[in-house]
Amino acid sequence: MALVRDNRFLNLKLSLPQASTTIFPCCFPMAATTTASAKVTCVANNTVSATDLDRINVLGSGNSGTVYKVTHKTTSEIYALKKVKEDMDSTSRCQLLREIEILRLVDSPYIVKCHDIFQKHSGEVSILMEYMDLGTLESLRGSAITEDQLALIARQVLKGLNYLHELKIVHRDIKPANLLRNSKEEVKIADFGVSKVVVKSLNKCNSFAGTCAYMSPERVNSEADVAEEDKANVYAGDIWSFGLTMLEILVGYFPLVPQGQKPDLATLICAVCLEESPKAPEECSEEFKSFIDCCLRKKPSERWTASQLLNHPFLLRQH
Ligand SMILES: Nc1ncnc2c1ncn2[C@@H]1O[C@H](COP(=O)(O)OP(=O)(O)OP(=O)(O)O)[C@@H](O)[C@H]1O
Repeated sequence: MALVRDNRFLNLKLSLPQASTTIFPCCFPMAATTTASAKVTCVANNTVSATDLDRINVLGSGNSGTVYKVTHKTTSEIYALKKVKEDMDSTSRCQLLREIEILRLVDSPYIVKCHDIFQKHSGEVSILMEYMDLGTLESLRGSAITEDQLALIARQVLKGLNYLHELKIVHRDIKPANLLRNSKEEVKIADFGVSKVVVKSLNKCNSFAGTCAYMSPERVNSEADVAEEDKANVYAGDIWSFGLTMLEILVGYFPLVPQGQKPDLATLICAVCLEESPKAPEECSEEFKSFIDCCLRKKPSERWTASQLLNHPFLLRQH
């Protein structure tokens, strides 16, 4: 069984950094295809520079850095600015480069838009993103959400996943904390720190990166005797994580361990690899039960794809 090398359960808090000083031209230009829509235009068609932004407050911290709510001094437009930690080890630096590579590739209404990337002389990197005013889907856990409301969310996340998978990108860290929403009822996928563009070595995508709790059986136990067709189906890992996320939001607790219990690693590994997949509660609609079943099939090749799920009766029913 794969060894646990992951530390993403840690929630490192960083102290407020000093105000930024010199900024030199960005070393991470956005892709030509995305530039037109992704660059922030303000006065006289200039793009936003880091010195044009005022910090309002901290929105949250993750392993890779701290995210601030910022406002543009002239236009008063609000953005989220992720200031990446400076003292990164080589793994985190690698993740940052990968995240930037992916941000340059993507442009979809279902993915949090990256407007620009700044780098200072010191090497400090900041990512300017679209601001999602209602934060992550974590806040919906236990909020007595209805199936119809969940279907609206599920459809948008699946459209985002379908877009990524068509571009041969696996997200590898789908969970409530990486899905953001705003008051326009939009839900978007964020945080591409452990995502990967699939090139040739498909089964390498099953490496132990991401948040263990939401990992699919084939990723948790990557050394199991898995059929070639299942190894090649790297996108199915995102669908497992998506299914768990949807179920968690509806029932209000993490579905792989009994309600109220904190998931420790051993319990999680047993639950994912040895026990039956979690199911939607009996009182849910048949459509939702079937939807969850299609996402949480143990064999990756039997799990539905994002495009198939978009045509599942749970998402097609009249509201
Ligand atoms: N675009 C955004 N708009 C609004 N809030 C955001 C945005 N991006 C991030 N946040 C908030 O900042 C918090 C931290 O974001 P970040 O991406 O650093 O966290 P994370 O997902 O825990 O990261 P990591 O996976 O690198 O540990 C999020 O949990 C969210 O509350």
